Amino acid sequence: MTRSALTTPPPGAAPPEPLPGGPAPGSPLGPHYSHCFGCGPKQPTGLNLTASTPDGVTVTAEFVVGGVHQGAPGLAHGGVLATAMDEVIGMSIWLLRRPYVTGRLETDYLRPVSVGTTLHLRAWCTGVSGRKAYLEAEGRIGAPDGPVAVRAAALFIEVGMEHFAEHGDADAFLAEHHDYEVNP
Ligand SMILES: CCCCCCCC/C=C\CCCCCCCC(=O)SCCNC(=O)CCNC(=O)[C@H](O)C(C)(C)COP(=O)(O)OP(=O)(O)OC[C@H]1O[C@@H](n2cnc3c(N)ncnc32)[C@H](O)[C@@H]1OP(=O)(O)O
Repeated sequence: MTRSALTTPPPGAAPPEPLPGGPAPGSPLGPHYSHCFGCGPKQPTGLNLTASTPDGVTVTAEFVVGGVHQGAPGLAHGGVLATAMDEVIGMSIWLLRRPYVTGRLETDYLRPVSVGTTLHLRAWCTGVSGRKAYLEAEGRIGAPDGPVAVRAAALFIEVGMEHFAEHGDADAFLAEHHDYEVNP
């Protein structure tokens, strides 16, 4: 991954251990919002990712690339693949147990991804420093150990829950409010 200094954890920023009360290894990680373009089950034109954590510190998900995700004929759009990276990384909020938003997302495209491919996604945190969480992700073709098609590195910034109520749809927020101090 050719990550920049902005997405590289500073010295001393250790990756998190599984947090007490966090999702147990093997647990599914629910959507953070039902209409989310990445993970919302009520978003028919979205990616409909369903995620889980094998170990309490890593997120895994599968993304089936469909016709609605094309850029070039028969090939996934790069922006859609970046969305998949953003989403699988964003699912780490369940493991960090705090609300974060994407500050910076860097993506490497290594192989074209055909429509019909199942991309096996994986994300992990490389360090937390104050409000900043440094995360990486990859998407592999066809199998968890298949060829890597996409890699990403990201800087996520912790925000207060008021970020979503102030800048987004406060009613929708209240209807689906998540308390990050409890299990998802
Ligand atoms: C409606 C119902 C909802 C129900 C559920 C609610 C709970 C949901 C919970 C969780 C959802 C998770 C969703 C996952 C989905 C995938 C993730 C996304 O796509 S998120 C959307 C895209 N991202 C944004 O829209 C951010 C827009 N940007 C901002 O709002 C601000 O810029 C923000 C919050 C990121 C930072 O603003 P500041 O004013 O709070 O803080 P400052 O001082 O600017 O930054 C803090 C530190 O971070 C660095 N920083 C910030 N942005 C950076 C950047 N782009 N590159 C490098 N450094 C950056 C700064 O240099 C600063 O560093 P120094 O403390 O000085 O060392």
